[in-house]
Amino acid sequence: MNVLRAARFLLSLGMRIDRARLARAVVLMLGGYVATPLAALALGRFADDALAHRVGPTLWLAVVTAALLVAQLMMSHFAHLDYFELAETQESRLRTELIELVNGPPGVEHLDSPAFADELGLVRESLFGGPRALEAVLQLTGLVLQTVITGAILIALSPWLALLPLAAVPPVVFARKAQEVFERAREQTAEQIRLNAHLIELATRIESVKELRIVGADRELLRRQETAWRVITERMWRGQAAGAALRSVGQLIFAVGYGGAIFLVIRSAAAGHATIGDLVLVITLAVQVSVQIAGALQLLAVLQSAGKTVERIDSLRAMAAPRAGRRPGRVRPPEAFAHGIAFEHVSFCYPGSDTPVLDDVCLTLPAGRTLALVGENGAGKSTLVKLLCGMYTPTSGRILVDGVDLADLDPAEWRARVATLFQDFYRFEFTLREGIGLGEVARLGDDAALARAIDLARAQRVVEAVPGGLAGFTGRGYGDGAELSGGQWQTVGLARCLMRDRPRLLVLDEPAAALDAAAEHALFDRYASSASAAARDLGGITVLISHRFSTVRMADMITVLAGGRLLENGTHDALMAHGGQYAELFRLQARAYR
Ligand SMILES: Nc1ncnc2c1ncn2[C@@H]1O[C@H](COP(=O)(O)OP(=O)(O)OP(=O)(O)O)[C@@H](O)[C@H]1O
Repeated sequence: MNVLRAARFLLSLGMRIDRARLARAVVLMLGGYVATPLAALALGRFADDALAHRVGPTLWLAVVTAALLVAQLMMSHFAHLDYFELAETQESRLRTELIELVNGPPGVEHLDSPAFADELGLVRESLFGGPRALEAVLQLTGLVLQTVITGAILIALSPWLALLPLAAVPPVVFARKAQEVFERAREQTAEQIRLNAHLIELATRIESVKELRIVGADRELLRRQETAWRVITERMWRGQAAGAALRSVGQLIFAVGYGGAIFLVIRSAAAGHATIGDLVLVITLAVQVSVQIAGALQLLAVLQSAGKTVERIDSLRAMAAPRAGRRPGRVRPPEAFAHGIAFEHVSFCYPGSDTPVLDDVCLTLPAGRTLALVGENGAGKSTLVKLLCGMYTPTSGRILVDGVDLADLDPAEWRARVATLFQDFYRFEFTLREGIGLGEVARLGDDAALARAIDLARAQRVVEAVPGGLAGFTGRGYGDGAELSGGQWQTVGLARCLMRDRPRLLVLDEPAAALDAAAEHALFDRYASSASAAARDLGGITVLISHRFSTVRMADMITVLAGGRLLENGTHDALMAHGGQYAELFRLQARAYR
């Protein structure tokens, strides 16, 4: 059951964080709740003693009642001081766990799954809502204890009155059903909520707004956003309406029980079996029970949704967990390549798809060499390098690193030896120093390393263009950040990638697409001379993807991919002599530049 699941989860997490603080919060909170029915009991006796003119006991009971009422009001405030901080720590722990869940697996396959994205979105949106969930656990525990004491007092008065707390059961049951209906509606709309958020982002970000306005798609986008929003509102409204109807039925049953209890005691008092104090006691307790029920219903809703979040975190854990037989490897990758990397009949389909993006690829990347990958758009070039970097595992076949399966290598160790500039690199809106230095966190403050990377990537002009130079902010995330051009962002990305000193594998996926052909050529010329030392000493391999054949021909080996299959492979001269697709495309491009 979700409520119990949430309570168990939050209490055990609270115990792990600060056992003493949690214990103090529980004692204070329960003390406040127990005081409530005891105050009603004292009030009933007080009424009887006052009517019987027993001055001493009346005064004494007045003091006790007042003390209990003060305890009822004050103790929860003191408890709050303890659990508030605890709950904040809990939330921050869970956020950390969420980040670890997303980043824990060696690859990124799990992030490609729409189910993972939906669950992640829902968890991020509802991560326990601050200290509310732990507060709800403590309050509900207090309410349960309060109800037991209230029930015992009522039974002592008349066994029939035991039915009063029982009348509280239907509202609880119906409220649970109502919450389930609501959660189902939320799950059904998760995809539309994601779409809606994406469309709103598109309609409000400068990068997309420009393009959408030029092509006149802004109206269409708005229409789609409205449709998504309508679907969300309709489904959520239906969920809310069904929930409200179920809750009303539960409340109605309780109202009947409440009226019946008061009628019972009034009749008993009229017959002389009950005192006025008993009547005061029952009316006070009955009012308390109705407050308890209303409180319990709200708390149950909070806890049910917290429980659902716990369930979702579990399901994210399961989705991110390594598949059977696919535990992250532990073998330490070689410091220097002796032979190189070999693709052995590698095929790959993206998660959730049966279409092979790479199909039976056999390819050798000899140590110390540069390999250029060419092929039409969608041929599978970027996918191949993502597999090389360990972001995805082949669906079948193996990638061998000096004879050891890449899947058996320690993923973190492997990543530490790889430097990559992906085609879809990220624009980190930090200071320029951080945006570049992030490529090798350990050397973030190393000015010499930074200067070398900037020099290799020919990024000096970008540094000069940013107000404040390396200390200046880039991007619009900061009010005073400098917005860079597409080419400047790419240069920053390249410098970041080149921060890694002597990587064993350097992957450059169209790193200079925003530069003109001559600038790209000059860049690789300079890079090749600096990379040759690493290639010689460590057998370092460079994989380069480019559509420019003037750059591609500089590589030691060229591989042509077509529709995910290896079409041609060899040196520039060999491929030209072969007269296949490479030769044809090379001549075509050379003619265009003549
Ligand atoms: N995350 C993904 N999920 C599903 N399919 C994907 C994903 N990324 C790429 N694909 C598909 O894989 C195929 C190969 O894409 P890839 O990016 O590897 O091609 P490419 O050769 O690098 O193309 P380009 O020259 O345009 O960069 C494409 O059909 C693409 O739609």
